[in-house]
Amino acid sequence: MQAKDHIFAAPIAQLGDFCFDQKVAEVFPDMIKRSVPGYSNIISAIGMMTARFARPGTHLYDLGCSLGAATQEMRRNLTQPGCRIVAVDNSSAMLERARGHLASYKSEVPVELVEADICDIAIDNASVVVLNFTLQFIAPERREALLAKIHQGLNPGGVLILSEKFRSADDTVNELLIDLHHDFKRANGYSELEISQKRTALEKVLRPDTPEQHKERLARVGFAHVDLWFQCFNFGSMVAVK
Ligand SMILES: Nc1ncnc2c1ncn2[C@@H]1O[C@H](C[S@+](CC[C@H]([NH3+])C(=O)[O-])CC(=O)[O-])[C@@H](O)[C@H]1O
Ligand SMILES: O=C(O)C(=O)Cc1ccccc1
Repeated sequence: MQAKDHIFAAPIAQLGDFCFDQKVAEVFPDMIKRSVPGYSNIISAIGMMTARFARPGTHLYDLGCSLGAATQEMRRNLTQPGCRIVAVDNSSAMLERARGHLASYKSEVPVELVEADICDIAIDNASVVVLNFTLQFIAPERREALLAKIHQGLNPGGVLILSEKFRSADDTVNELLIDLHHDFKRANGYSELEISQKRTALEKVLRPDTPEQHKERLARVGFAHVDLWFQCFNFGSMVAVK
């Protein structure tokens, strides 16, 4: 049984910034499925890209792994020998649960769970790096240095899969995509109060860039091949190959 997300269901007098605490970790699979259009398709595609891009004896990184959904899909699709998956998150509540989830599946692939800020860890000998809805929570001024570090740690031909909530450069389209996202949430049973309180809590902590900003920055740090491979409303995923 999966716990249902009611975090923003009742009025909250002092609405603070959204954070990945124990309450969020408990309901996270339900929250992300009902809040992020295309999430399960993106997770499947991360598995497919892992099968294509993983190389023997290399490292695969899941940065901002939450409960390890992408890690598990990478592990399931990894056939190359001598690889290790490094899954990183700075929320101890998330990481604790990720450990439990991953232990419930049988696998030969070693997974190292690291509690750290993804801006502080070393990345080396990488064939696959996943940032699945994590870069959006990093302070905007730290994003380019993080992507440069990822590019440096990837082997030639290695891939970065970058999924994000986007802002559209066109204000009218931006509003339309946000409205459609809210329709998606309503269709998944969220109330107007839940939608508006979460929106306020996310305002300062989730700062979306436009797809153009992402593409330009990925090119600037040195990625040779960059494009959007999926988009649904204001959520999407990019692929960048070194
Ligand atoms: N600086 C940081 N360092 C490490 N972790 C961080 C940092 N900032 C935020 N996080 C972590 O990034 C994750 C973002 S959720 C990722 C979903 C997952 N990838 C999935 O495929 O299910 C996306 C969402 O909730 O929209 C949370 O677990 C944070 O603790
Ligand atoms: O719910 C939203 O509006 C989002 O942007 C997605 C999300 C999903 C889970 C935690 C934080 C944000």
